[in-house]
Amino acid sequence: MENFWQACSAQLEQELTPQQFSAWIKPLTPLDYSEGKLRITAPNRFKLDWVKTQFASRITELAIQFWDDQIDVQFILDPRLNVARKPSHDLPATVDIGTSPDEVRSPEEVRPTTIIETPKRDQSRINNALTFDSFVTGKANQLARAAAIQVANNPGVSYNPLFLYGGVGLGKTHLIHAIGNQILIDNPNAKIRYIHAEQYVRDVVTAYQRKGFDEFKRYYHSLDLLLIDDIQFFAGKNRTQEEFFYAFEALIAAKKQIIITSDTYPKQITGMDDRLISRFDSGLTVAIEPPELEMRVAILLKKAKQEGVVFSDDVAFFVAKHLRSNVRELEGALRKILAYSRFHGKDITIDVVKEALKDLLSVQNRQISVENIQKTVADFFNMKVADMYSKRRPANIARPRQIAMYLAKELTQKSLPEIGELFGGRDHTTVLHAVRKITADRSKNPECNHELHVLEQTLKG
Ligand SMILES: Nc1ncnc2c1ncn2[C@@H]1O[C@H](COP(=O)(O)OP(=O)(O)OP(=O)(O)O)[C@@H](O)[C@H]1O
Repeated sequence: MENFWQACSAQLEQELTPQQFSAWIKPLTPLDYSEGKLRITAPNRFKLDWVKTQFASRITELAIQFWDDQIDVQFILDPRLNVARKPSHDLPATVDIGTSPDEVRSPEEVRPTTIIETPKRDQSRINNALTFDSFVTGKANQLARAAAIQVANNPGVSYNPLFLYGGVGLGKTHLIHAIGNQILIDNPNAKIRYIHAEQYVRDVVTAYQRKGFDEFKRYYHSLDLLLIDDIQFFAGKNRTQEEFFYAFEALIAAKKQIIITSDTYPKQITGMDDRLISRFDSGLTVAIEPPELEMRVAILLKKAKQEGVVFSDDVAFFVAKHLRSNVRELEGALRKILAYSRFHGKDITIDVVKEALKDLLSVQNRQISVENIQKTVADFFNMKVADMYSKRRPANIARPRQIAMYLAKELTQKSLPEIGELFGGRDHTTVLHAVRKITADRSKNPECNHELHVLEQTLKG
């Protein structure tokens, strides 16, 4: 058991950030192992719950690899440690603010009262690893990046608010931290705050409970830069929206910069007050799209290099061709590949990648089939699936069919003739025409782009 824990800890140390490792893995202790059952203790309920949701499956995976057998890994509270500790130790160690919901939050994130302090770099919650330099640019995000740089160079002047939207894991959070970092370099005394919308809602609730709205307002209204992530979480939260409205008006009037991200464009956010929606759209609204193949390859090569590993182009292309949805998924795949190759002492080849990612690849292959695309597109446009194969050509059928062909080319490995065959035996030139037409429409027409974006997100689950 001790040997396993040593190997497992060493492995997780490679895969996680130092902060994550010391906050969540270091405090764990293996308790006992017998008959395929391994028990690991955590020092408090908070860590226990977090480890169970975030790391249990990876630790189980490593245990199965280590013993080459089915292992039941159980996480339990260590009663001895629990009694010995004072309650304040129940909070996690201080770590960088998460760049995604997957990442750990600092203790202040759990205790909203501490926000009322001078926000120098620490209090700004800006993650200094997320910079423009570490952000890979491609067609999918070049507009958003250009806007972000413009805002970082002229905060409060050029585009206010800057509203960035796009699907999960596409780099919205990264980009807004990059703006924060840039502004802090130019002006280290700038009063900056990055906050996830869920945390803002919790802060409003705390202010409400403590009758502390004056303090809350004083703090938010005095910022130079407010970065608010995933604003769709405000949906249906009227008091939060009202408070945010006041903060918004105060900051814009004082020419202080506001940057907002969301999973969709302003008018599409449901449960949001109209006056807020119209204000979101009053500066510049830019989309971040899912990365195209070349960009996915560039991201993989860059991130592998950051890990000190050289990926061959073949391997990077293989991974990028199979994992198309978002950058977070690419990062996860890269971590798995590195862990697998280190654990088994194997070089990174396409075969090793196939083995390391076999679960992920089989899910991808299962999810995105041409049939699945035809059904999803037909449902979306409220038409019969049979019309995907029929010879009928009215515009209300022909266009969704072209969209389905385009998605089949984008999201599956099928060739043009194979796709034509699956669309009622059409010629490959018909498919090519559809792909070109929808590609052109997408680049010119934001509504078309949005429809496709929604369909892609639906198909990728
Ligand atoms: N263009 C990029 N170059 C380098 N890394 C990127 C890029 N885009 C995203 N990432 C990385 O991918 C991960 C996910 O990105 P991020 O958290 O910014 O996504 P998001 O759009 O905010 O997603 P969500 O809506 O789920 O919060 C992060 O680790 C981020 O650094």
